[in-house]
Amino acid sequence: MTQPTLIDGKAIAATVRDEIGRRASELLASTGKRPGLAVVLVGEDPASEVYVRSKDRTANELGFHSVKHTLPASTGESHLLELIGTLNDDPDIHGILVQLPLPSHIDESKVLRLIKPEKDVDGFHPVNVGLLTSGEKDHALIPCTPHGSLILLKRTLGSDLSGLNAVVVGRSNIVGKPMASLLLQESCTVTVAHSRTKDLPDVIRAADIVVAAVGRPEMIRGDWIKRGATVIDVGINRLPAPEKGEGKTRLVGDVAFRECQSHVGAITPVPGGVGPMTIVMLMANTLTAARRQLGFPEDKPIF
Ligand SMILES: Nc1nc2c(c(=O)[nH]1)N[C@@H](CN(C=O)c1ccc(C(=O)N[C@@H](CCC(=O)O)C(=O)O)cc1)CN2
Repeated sequence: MTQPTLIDGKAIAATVRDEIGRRASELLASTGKRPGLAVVLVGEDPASEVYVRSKDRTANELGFHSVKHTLPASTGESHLLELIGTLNDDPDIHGILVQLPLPSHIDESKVLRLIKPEKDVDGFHPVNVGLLTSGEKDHALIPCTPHGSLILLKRTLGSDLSGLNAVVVGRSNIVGKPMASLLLQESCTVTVAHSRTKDLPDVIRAADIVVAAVGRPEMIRGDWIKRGATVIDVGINRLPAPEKGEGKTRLVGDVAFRECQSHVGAITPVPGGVGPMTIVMLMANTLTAARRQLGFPEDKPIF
């Protein structure tokens, strides 16, 4: 039995991060400016707190100017919109990220639409969505998780993905839809599958590339995936793990990892696969946004 290639997201993220650090130093030397990132967290969701801390820490480690706004869950929508307005006008802030999900009394799309497109380092503003889907991704800011997933695919399969059958399972605005757009622009034949898809196992069996982003623990079984396929598991699901001790949990993806090991070509682990790329691509977007706002756009996208 040959073992599949384990796609090491941590190691690949570290190489991307080194490149960002080098380019941020160049920017500082030529403009005297650091990329500036503002991360906004509303509420006390423990997972969101971890992600926001990690974003702030990574930005600081790269020498960025990083500001964290932590607001209580009771924050009114108008207060949040006011804060976005202030950050939009702050010349030292080049990137704004509002951690999702927001509390249910706040209209998420209203908040995301208020962020200036050039500061929208999550790539969720309709202007950036439009640029990506209309084939102008070099002028867009691209959502971090799908962009990171594409880098993992290219580092694994090489830069030419054309003609490959890709199945994206999940149609969220954060992952599924932008991932499908990116793969289409790589000339893959793309299918977006979702909860209403008929014969899902057979649809997935046709894929050379499977991107799983459904948010359901181990829903995609090993025998749904064809021999030699490449699997990108975006799912991060926390399950109880009493075997580790009382109250302990373990993380699993959307794919039954162990069932894949006998026959897939390559697969991302959870944790340590896509997750680390999400954080580092946020830093890449912040650097890109800063360069554009400071009048130093790259000739071609950094990543
Ligand atoms: N505004 C946004 N909100 C959310 C996004 C996003 O891209 N923008 N994505 C997710 C959460 N997320 C980043 O915000 C994120 C998720 C997971 C990881 C990560 O590194 N995961 C680790 C495991 C960490 C753990 O132990 O929990 C891994 O997979 O190795 C980073 C970022 C929803 N919200």
